[in-house]
Amino acid sequence: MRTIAEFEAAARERLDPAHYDYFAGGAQDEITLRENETAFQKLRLIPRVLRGSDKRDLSVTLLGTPSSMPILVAPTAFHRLAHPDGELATARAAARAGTIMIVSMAATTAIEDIAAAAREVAPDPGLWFQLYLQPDLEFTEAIVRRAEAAGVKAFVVTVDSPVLGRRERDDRNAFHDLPPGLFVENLRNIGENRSGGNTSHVREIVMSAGLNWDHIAWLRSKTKLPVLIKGLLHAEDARLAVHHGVAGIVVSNHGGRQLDTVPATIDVLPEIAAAVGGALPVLLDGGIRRGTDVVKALALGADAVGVGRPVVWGLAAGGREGVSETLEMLRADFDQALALCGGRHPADLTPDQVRR
Ligand SMILES: Cc1cc2nc3c(=O)[nH]c(=O)nc-3n(C[C@H](O)[C@H](O)[C@H](O)COP(=O)(O)O)c2cc1C
Ligand SMILES: O=C(O)C(=O)c1ccccc1
Repeated sequence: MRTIAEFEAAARERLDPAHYDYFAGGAQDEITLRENETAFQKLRLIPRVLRGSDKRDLSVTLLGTPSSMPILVAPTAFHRLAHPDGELATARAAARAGTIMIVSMAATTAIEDIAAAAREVAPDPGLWFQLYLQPDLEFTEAIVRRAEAAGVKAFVVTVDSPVLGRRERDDRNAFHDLPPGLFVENLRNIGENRSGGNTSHVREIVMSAGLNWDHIAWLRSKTKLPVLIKGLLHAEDARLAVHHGVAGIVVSNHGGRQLDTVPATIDVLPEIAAAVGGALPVLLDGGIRRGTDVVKALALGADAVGVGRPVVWGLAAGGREGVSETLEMLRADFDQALALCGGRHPADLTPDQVRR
């Protein structure tokens, strides 16, 4: 396999069409979904010359978690729909690559098992945990405790989902439940008391439109781990994130799956990076498919990027090996683009190297 697009084609051949649609699809007319990729394609790079190095160092440290490259595994749900080994395969591949995996709260494998699998490969894997804060805070706290006990190093609160986006492909395919035997394992044991343990429904996770900054303060009071916010697009919200003591932000439109017609993340990154002014790490996800996309995001102010669908395609196409290949392909592609831009380290890239 040579490109992410080839991995996607291989994944598509293997997957149940309804499951492929779930992974690939976006909200409504999928305008944002497409724009995430085309916005990168519209940007032009201006390389610097005569200041490179034979050896690049791609490593970064994000909120205390070292990563061998500034390319992270974004949280995506239901990996066992993509491959029987599911999140275990993804976690082993991420640990082998030495990069951070943000485990989805909607994983089909328990966080304890994911952490154990990662530890088979690396002694101190970089696992972060994504949370949808549930209106029942006691219930949310129980999940936080489980994730902490499993050894995660940060929490990433997704804030772009006050309600779930309308994915018309899922409606068309009537994809609303996980197949028999698959469960949202991180809600299972705790959820039994609450809802009879039926955690195979795709919408079992409660999206809470009532969330506000006080809930973020509440979470910060409940954990010593860094708390990031994922899914903001407005510069004022980035300023508020700094004001409210959030540890980091992820500029994200949920891969075009929530509100359709929001801009591509790369197009709002400059104003958000300016609003934050280096006060905290800025991550970005959405549409990263090439090393040049990573270069553009870092040049415009991101400290690292996340990849969602590419990891799912690798997983569906080849399990753990497929995810490893995907991550190594992105690493090599980024390393080459960085070298061609005259950089030795991710931090060498600057906004003047990107042009519309
Ligand atoms: C199939 C799928 C499931 C996702 N599940 C979650 C999730 O459970 N939690 C979350 O915060 N984001 C979720 N996301 C959004 C991703 O974290 C990320 O923002 C997005 O995939 C980035 O875009 P990309 O797929 O173009 O890389 C999901 C995305 C996809 C494609
Ligand atoms: O599909 C998604 O994008 C997603 O974030 C999600 C939300 C709730 C349950 C499962 C997945």
